[in-house]
Amino acid sequence: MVIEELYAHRDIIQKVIDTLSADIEAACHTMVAVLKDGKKVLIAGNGGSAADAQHIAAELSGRFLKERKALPGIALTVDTSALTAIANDYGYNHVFSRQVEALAQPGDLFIGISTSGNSQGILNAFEAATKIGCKTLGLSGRDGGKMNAICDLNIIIPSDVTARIQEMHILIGHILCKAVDDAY
Ligand SMILES: O=C(CO)[C@@H](O)[C@H](O)[C@H](O)[C@H](O)COP(=O)(O)O
Ligand SMILES: [Zn+2]
Repeated sequence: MVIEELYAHRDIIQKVIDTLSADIEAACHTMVAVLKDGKKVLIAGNGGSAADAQHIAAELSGRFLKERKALPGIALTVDTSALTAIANDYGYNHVFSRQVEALAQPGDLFIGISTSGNSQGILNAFEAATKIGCKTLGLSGRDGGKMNAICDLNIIIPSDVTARIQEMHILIGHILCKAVDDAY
């Protein structure tokens, strides 16, 4: 089992190298341009993807590989008072979109992470971010789901296995952070 899982991970990385390098490059350019423009990055996801959102945001406000200035990365998954109040008062599907409405400015980047591409809370957040004039980046999998229709760029990991998709999402998150490091 262990070797099979490792091989499955290796196979999906190879597919990402073969099919998604240009998309990842484009996402790197967008992220760097947004930050250089003095704007911020907002990130959201559910479950394991919430952990990815926090992980990527923390590499921006803290640091990734090198010493550089603190950069504005905010995960919308961490404020339990906001999350519980919004879920309680408006419904769970609004927990991210309501925070986007509160925090996002035109020119910010919203990154939504959903392995299915169909999380309603993430879709609502994309809609809110688009209305405000944010740039939008999706990290998804399977067939990209409804995120295809709503993001500026939807990076679709070519796999139906949630774990493999998530593994590639955090790899891409680290590549985005490396691009930011290189630009500062
Ligand atoms: O981490 C995992 C599975 O590996 C789970 O917590 C997973 O993230 C959750 O089931 C999510 O609710 C899945 O949602 P999504 O990726 O389809 O938007
Ligand atoms: Zn997981």
